[in-house]
Amino acid sequence: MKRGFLNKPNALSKASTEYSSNTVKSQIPAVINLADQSKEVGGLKKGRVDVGDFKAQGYEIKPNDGKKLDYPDDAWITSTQPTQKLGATLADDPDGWAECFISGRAKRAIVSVPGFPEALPRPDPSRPKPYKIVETPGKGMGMFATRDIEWGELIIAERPLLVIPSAIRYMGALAFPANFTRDQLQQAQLDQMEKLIEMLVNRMPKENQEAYKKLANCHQEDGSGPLFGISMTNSFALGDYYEPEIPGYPEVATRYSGTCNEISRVNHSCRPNTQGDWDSPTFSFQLRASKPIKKGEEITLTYISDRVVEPTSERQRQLASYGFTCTCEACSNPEISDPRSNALKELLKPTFNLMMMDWINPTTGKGIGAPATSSGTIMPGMMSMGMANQLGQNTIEPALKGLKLLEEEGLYGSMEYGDLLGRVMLGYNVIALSSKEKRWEAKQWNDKYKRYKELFKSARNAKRRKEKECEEVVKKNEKEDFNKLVDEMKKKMNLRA
Ligand SMILES: C[S@@+](CC[C@H](N)C(=O)[O-])C[C@H]1O[C@@H](n2cnc3c(N)ncnc32)[C@H](O)[C@@H]1O
Repeated sequence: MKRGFLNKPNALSKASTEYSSNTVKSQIPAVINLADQSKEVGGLKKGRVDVGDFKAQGYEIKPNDGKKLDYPDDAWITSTQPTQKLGATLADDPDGWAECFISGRAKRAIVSVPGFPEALPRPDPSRPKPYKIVETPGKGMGMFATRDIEWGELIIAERPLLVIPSAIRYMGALAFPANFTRDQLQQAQLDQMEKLIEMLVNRMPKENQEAYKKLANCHQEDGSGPLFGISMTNSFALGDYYEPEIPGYPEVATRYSGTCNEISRVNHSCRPNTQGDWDSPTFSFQLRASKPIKKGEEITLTYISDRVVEPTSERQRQLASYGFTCTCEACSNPEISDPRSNALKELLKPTFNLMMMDWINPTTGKGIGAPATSSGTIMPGMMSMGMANQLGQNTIEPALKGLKLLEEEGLYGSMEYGDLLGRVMLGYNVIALSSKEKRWEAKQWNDKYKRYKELFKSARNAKRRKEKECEEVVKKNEKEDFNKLVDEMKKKMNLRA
């Protein structure tokens, strides 16, 4: 923890008037990663910590120039996205907008997305609205289907009310009393965060202010103020606009989080019936049905999308900070679900066969290269069709087992489902190269994969772009490594490199 900055008694008051004029430069990272820590197992410390005379500073509300973009990358600014004229009402833009606290870098990233700000996609107007938000016994409010909803159907697209960084990075520019303990420092940061959100909420139209304040708050006993508590309870990570990692602080989150009016009412299930993601051109979260949903059924999301295949105890640990115990089908039947989760974790590991498949030339089916094997090294072009076939079979079999388990668990919209579908598709594609009879099967799996990807069609964001870039880098590195390997082998064999 860097504490040198704590010795600057005037920094807080100076900085606090500058936030709204867009000029705060944050050179020192957040001391405590509050927003993320709140989600960690155990969460924030219980109860308010005494901080003596310390008082969080208020922020002046000043109108910003919505068109201004030439901020330093790490200046922290308040910004309405998409930009609205001063005093705009919801009638001016029925799609709504978010009050954001973002870096100069993030503002440029938001507005530079091609098409931004696209209008929100509207669910089919010829059909009745597919959901309502009502009280759910034991869960507070929840979202329910008002009619049957088809697989892949868009249920709702919604711009957030509030967007803030998932970790409190800007607070490095503030000063807190130098003699504060870690707990006091955390409390002071919570108080300061509350003030910041208060300023953002005050900028919202009345209807949005009311909607925000009515949202659930499961952080009523950990010293966080009511507005920040609401953000921690209800926010989802925006799959875009990442801040760079801070050297020396790899644990500080680089994402932004958004709190919505309606999507934030969707309760969690470890076996959800929707897939939600962020869409940058429309600046909205979008929720699609990942299973057919019957009229009257509760519409659910997972709050732990990267953990759905963990065993029950681990999932419950991850959910602890939300203050409820999940009673979904998997959590209610761990004796059935956990063995499936354990088997799935094994089947999802990257396999040697899969790695080898990546080296197969998709048009010839021959190896374009391969990593060293225990029995030697395969040279380019040396992989026979028979061998490619075998690799295909070896990949398909475990992936099909995994898919069956995921289907038994009802995890059709999960990332894991896409991963295994992709493996089966790849396996069949390779086999189809040498077997005409298998082409039909390969096509079926290609279609299934395409259909799965449809679920993510609203996810036009940097996360997806990054995934693609990563795949390309991995492929390039693999090729470079392979070329080096071939050079070495040629040298050893006294051939010209
Ligand atoms: C994002 S809010 C969801 C909407 C909330 N139920 C409401 O009344 O607005 C998250 C909070 O909802 C409740 N919740 C969500 N999923 C739940 C579940 N499966 N069982 C019980 N409570 C749940 C918890 O209190 C959690 O902190």
